Amino acid sequence: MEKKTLFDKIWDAHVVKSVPSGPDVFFIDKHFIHEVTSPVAFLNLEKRGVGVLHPQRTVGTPDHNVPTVDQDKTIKDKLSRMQVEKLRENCKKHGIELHDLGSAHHGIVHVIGPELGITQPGMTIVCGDSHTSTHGAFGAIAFGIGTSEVEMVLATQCIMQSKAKKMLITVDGELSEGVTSKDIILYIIAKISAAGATGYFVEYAGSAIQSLSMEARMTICNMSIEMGARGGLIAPDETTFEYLKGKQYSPKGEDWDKTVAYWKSLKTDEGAVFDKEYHFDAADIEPMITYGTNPGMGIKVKGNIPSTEGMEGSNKTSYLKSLDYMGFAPGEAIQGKKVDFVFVGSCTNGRIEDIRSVANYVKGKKKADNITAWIVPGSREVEKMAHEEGLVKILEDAGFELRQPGCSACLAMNDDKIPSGKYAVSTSNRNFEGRQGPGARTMLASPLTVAAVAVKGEICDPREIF
Ligand SMILES: CC(C)[C@H](C(=O)O)[C@@H](O)C(=O)O
Ligand code: SF4
Repeated sequence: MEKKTLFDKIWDAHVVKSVPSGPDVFFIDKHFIHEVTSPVAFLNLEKRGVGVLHPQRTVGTPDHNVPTVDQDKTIKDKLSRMQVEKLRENCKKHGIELHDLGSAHHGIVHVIGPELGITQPGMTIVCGDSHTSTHGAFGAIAFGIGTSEVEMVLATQCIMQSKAKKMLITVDGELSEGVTSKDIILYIIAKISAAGATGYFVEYAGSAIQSLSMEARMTICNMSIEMGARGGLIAPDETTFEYLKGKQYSPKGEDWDKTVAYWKSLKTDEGAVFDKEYHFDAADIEPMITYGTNPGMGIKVKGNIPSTEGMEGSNKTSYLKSLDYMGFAPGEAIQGKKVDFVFVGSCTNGRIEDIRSVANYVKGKKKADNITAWIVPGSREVEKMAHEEGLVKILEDAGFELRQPGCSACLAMNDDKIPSGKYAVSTSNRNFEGRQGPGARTMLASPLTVAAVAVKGEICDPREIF
């Protein structure tokens, strides 16, 4: 019998029509929508006089443009207000479930999907958003699509897709104290580069991956896109089933048992072939941080910014341009660099375990005077738990400012911006020029590293307690 990878199994189960030498017609189980990439899709449907085929397979939430204060009031910014209002109108008109601002399950689309149990193993999931890869942590084929494809999925529940090549990344061994899943993925991207997985769909495996919680797995799959991959996925296991049990949209009773039996079949067959494989040892991974303007420009917190040795021509020019933007010089240590802002949040690291890890570190301590510290829960559910567990009190006592759920300072589409020239150590996933505001300088790291930086006021190793 043909040996299949997990990706093949889910893919094959969703091909509606295979077109020789063309893309497959591919069925989509779940479709998430947000206010940025859906309005034009709905508008075009309207123009064509076409409706939404399966409204119950689509779920919406406003997240990118929303303010993170006074969410109960009218949104001040006109464009943001219009986008959110359009999302509301479109969902209402087509009978699509919307988790609106202020409602119990409002939040970043990639945080609320798993939280509600909408995201499940074996599914195909799309959203007009590149970080849809997050949902792959459940053993699903999940990927971002463009606005014209959003329109296609709304109208037909299908999409035209060519099958990606398959990559296996194995991380074996035990992670050292203070090393988190964010460090694993920053390490992998630094090793294979921000373009290293272009054209591939990645499966993550190995004992270090299996030992991670669902939330930590989501952080890894979330950033698959930052190495160019179409998406990333992890085979479901007991950790996955345990996470999903009892969630609002998870199967119940007899259905649960039947479904789990199916989910257990969702793994790569022994001997299945990948187009490319990488193996890493967990023992080599240390707390990581980025120093440049793409997520592949990462080093150990204890390391030095690479020198220009061996670089030539345009590579060297663009490297120096990137360092110039960051205000760094080749070869220097990153530890000890002064920081102005810390941001804990986003669909990469805005979940409850992330907030717990920061609160645990800063408990009884104070943030440094030079730091503005923002903590932005990924959802209302996370916010609620953070209050109930006393984490908000700990964080506020340490000088952190709690804001309401949304994408916030992950990208400069709302009011939460890092001022030009300022340094932010951020738990988000992108450090492109201007990502957190025009001229803002972003360094990506784990929530634990961010906590240590907040206390020390400069880049430091979270394994030391300040
Ligand atoms: C605005 C949206 C389309 C975008 C994405 O696709 O990822 C955003 O979420 C991001 O993280 O840059
Ligand atoms: S939190 Fe950031 S990465 Fe995630 S969807 Fe929002 S803008 Fe994109």
